[in-house]
Amino acid sequence: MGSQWGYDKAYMRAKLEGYRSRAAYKLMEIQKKSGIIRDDDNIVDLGAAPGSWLQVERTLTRGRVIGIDLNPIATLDGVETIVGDINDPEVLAELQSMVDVVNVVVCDASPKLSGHKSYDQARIIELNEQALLFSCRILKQGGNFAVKSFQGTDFPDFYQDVKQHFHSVRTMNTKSSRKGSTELYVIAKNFYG
Ligand SMILES: C[S@@+](CC[C@H](N)C(=O)[O-])C[C@H]1O[C@@H](n2cnc3c(N)ncnc32)[C@H](O)[C@@H]1O
Repeated sequence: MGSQWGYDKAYMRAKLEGYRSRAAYKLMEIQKKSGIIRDDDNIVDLGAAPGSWLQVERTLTRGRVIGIDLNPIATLDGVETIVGDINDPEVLAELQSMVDVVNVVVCDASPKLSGHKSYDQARIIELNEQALLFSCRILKQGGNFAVKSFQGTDFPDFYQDVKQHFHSVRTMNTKSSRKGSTELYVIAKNFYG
């Protein structure tokens, strides 16, 4: 988490500015550096609770903003939500019944961590692969995908998998990530379809 002070500062800033979590600043940074969201895009956010990314997304586009999470997301103006697992075919079907065109998928989902490093790393990459599969099923050709991941033994294989589906793929660290964390974001643009 870096210095306790650094964590508290971001936490306090989020509280003061009305964001549901400090994660909001990560998406702002991703958007500033990579411009994955255009102002008329429809966005699907995987692992969206409590909803700070949804708050940021709502300011970035006039399009639809739809969040999916295992946990309910408290109401946000202009945001639609689905409670469920991204691996559940019914969740995919519900989403497809709600929206025809999806331009951007973002995923900040994290599994519950056990504290066993290699097990947790494998679970995270598994969730990343599930998010990639979900995205490939709903994204419009030319669409963009951003997903949180972690450096580790399985990461290079996941990165190669993303490259098979998008013209341009790179990784990005955010300043808002906790110091010493292996967290990174994979930014994938221009879905082959
Ligand atoms: C770090 S939080 C996301 C924070 C969010 N980006 C925000 O700004 O408020 C990670 C979320 O991933 C969700 N999650 C983990 N596995 C999931 C799955 N298989 N399907 C849906 N959501 C999942 C968790 O329930 C949790 O709410």
